[in-house]
Amino acid sequence: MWSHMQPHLFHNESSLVEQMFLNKKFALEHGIPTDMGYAVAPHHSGVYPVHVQLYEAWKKVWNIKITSTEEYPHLKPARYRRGFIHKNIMVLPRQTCGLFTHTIFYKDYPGGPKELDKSIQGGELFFTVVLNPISIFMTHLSNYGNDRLGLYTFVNLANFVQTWTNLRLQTLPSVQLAHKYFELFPDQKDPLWQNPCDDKRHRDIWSKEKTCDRLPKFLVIGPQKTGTTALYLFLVMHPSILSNSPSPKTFEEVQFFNRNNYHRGIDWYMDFFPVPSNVTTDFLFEKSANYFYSEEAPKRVASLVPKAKIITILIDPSDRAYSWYQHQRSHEDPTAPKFSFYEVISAGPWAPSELRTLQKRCLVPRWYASHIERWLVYFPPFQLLIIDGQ
Ligand SMILES: Nc1ncnc2c1ncn2[C@@H]1O[C@H](COP(=O)(O)OS(=O)(=O)O)[C@@H](OP(=O)(O)O)[C@H]1O
Repeated sequence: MWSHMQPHLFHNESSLVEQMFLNKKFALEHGIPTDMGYAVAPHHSGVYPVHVQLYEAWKKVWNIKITSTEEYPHLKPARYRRGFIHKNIMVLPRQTCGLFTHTIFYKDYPGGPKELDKSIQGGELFFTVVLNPISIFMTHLSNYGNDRLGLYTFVNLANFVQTWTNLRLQTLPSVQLAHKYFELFPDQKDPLWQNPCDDKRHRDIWSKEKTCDRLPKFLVIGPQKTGTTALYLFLVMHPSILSNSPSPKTFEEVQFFNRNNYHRGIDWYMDFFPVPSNVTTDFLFEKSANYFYSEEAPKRVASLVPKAKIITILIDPSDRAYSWYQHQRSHEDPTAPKFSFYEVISAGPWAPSELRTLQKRCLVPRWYASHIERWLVYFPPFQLLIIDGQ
């Protein structure tokens, strides 16, 4: 976007697209390159916290593949920043170079020019480069245009690094850089969503038309076949307890934290919940019975709703396994009717793969202790309620 127009102020995707088309038209008319595949948003607006409208508009108008931000996650020191991929746009972590538009003249640098030199010569900027295998910086145009602080800073930084370390500095164009980045850090591809209202900087660039109130205060995590539907039905009888609207795809459950739905982002998730009429006294909740044994769910839940209470129901694991087997038979699982319950639970490593898969799905959730331990890595015990469903 040009003119510091902030994407999160556009709720309507088509008006954002319209505006971007005008920008592009201007660029084309003035011979400004439009095929770089890289863009930054003013004040990080829309990049993180993710404003999905920006991602869609960027793809439609500019064919953007790469962007960067200092906001994900909003952590200091800067070297803990991470990248992520959303809607096929690669978001790279950007470092802080200490140059801002108001530092137009060298002599006017906040705290005096010595501060800038200190940062370059063994200070924060130097350490950023030394401690990050890949560093991405952005200076503001007016710095280059008026006082050349950007040029001064980076020429001196490169000289200092080369004089005092044996690091080999390399640069790459943005698209190649992004591919290199996620090749080096594949575990960063998956984002971890946070509540945009928990951080002032994030709240400032979160659309006023969106709210953070449509997030659950507690979750019923399963496991399957322990009476979670009964608990759900009892809970929704309470006038202050509200659940999500049903998902047409996954037997009414949203199944956000355990599966690929997570990559649809938090707007998608929050759309399942009503806006509570009283944020303090109303309790939104969600029941997805597969969260219990999901590898990813505890970390993801803790990141988005760290204060949520987690409810699990446990029954005798063998009763649960048998109930699950019957459930699969009655829900048209193509494999379950072919094998008896005994065959499912006693299948050995040589058994057909479809039977082994069924066995795994039947038996893995019963490792109650291991799954609960995983939740306890991310939640203190007082946030976890274990109900005896027997
Ligand atoms: N009130 C109450 N208390 C305890 N148990 C109950 C209750 N109501 C239902 N059930 C039994 O719970 C089993 C279904 O569990 P879920 O609802 O968790 O299944 S699911 O995962 O949502 O499909 C299912 O067990 P089985 O009948 O053995 O299959 C239900 O009979």
